[in-house]
Amino acid sequence: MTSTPPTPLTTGPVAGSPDAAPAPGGVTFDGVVKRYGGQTVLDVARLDVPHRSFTVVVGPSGCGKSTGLRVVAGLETPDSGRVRIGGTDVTDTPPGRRGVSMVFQDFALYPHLTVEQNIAFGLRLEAKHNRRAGPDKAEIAQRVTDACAMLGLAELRRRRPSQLSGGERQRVGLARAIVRRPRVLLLDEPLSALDAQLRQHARAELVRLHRELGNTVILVTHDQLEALSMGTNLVVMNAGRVAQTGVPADVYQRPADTFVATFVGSPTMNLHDVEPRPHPAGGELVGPGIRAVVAGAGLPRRVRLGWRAGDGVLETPTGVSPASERPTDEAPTGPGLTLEGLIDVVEFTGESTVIHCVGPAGGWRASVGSGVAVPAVGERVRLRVEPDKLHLFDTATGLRLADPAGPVAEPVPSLGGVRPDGV
Ligand SMILES: Nc1ncnc2c1ncn2[C@@H]1O[C@H](COP(=O)(O)OP(=O)(O)OP(=O)(O)O)[C@@H](O)[C@H]1O
Repeated sequence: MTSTPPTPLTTGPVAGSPDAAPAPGGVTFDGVVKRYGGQTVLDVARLDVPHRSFTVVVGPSGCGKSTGLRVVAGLETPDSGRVRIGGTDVTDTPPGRRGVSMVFQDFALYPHLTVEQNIAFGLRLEAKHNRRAGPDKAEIAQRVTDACAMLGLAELRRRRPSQLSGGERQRVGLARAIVRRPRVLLLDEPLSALDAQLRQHARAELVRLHRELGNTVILVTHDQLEALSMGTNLVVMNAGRVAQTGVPADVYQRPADTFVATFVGSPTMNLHDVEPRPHPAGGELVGPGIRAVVAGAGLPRRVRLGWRAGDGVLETPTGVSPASERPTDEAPTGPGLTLEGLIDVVEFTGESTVIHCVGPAGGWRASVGSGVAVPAVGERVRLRVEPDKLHLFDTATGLRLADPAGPVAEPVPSLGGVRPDGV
């Protein structure tokens, strides 16, 4: 997040009875362009955030994630294009009338107010400005009590922010946003200030909260685990554009291009430049120290072959010492990928061990699950990846080609109405 307003934002209107279902809160970007001083920072031809989805937005620093949220909140006006919420064009609607709440990275709490005063602040403001339709005193008190109960803040109501832990402050920030019953809740890296343990707890809390509120949540994060585990919908951004949208597992398993393939998932996907050759099974992909047999035919002249660290199966140690390296050309050539390398680094991560290997195919990483003997640094290993775990991309365009286990190589359309050029 690069810009935070001096005061917290909790925008209304959040009318309706306490039990009312949230109004439709699907968000659509239609040709939205935002420029700062001649530089285009957001350029989204089309993006649909489904109503009631938990949509997670990821992308490199500066790619326009926060700007996108601020455009939805009405804190920024696009230079062109339209933004719709629940099918209604809100591009020219002031922030306070969009039914949107936003929680910032630092929660932006008022230090001189107690927890309950912080939570009630937006509602009191609304009541003051809208004496007829705004909430009355009793309703404000009830909503604050409900929000405190929902987020486990009942015991902390009279404390000031300085008397709270990071996790408690985060819950107050959330309570202040949800007390308005927004149809769209925008969260700009709200967990980044928390330590690992609190963060894990907060992730689960947010998912539960979303289930209870039944509204649309859009969360910006840098965290790979949050990107893949929390949302029902994932949006990957790159340089102001949407690179891919879809169910997180689909984006992970079928990245639309090499950018998404290497950005989503940790460790990042291994990629090798290979040349296709004819083969009775379909095609053979050959590069220095690498050979793969795949079913696809009609491949472009140059292909990037990808595989995930967790999809490789170690077949070794090969028993061949580094000094008498057997050329990979002599390795078995069944369907799938065969790769050899020398172990350079062994990284124990708790759940698994990641081995960093070097070889003629360049550097690559593989995860070795618990229960499997981990080879030592300096050992030579051979690895197999099954054809259905391989990813093929056109080197020239970066776009995904048909799945290697499938019959024909054809470009795969991007998901979620996103154009193949990444818009
Ligand atoms: N008010 C502003 N004036 C000028 N440039 C801005 C302004 N706000 C953001 N930018 C620029 O717009 C680009 C996108 O910023 P944005 O905050 O949306 O990125 P982000 O993806 O959220 O980044 P991060 O992950 O680092 O928070 C950046 O290059 C940033 O410097």
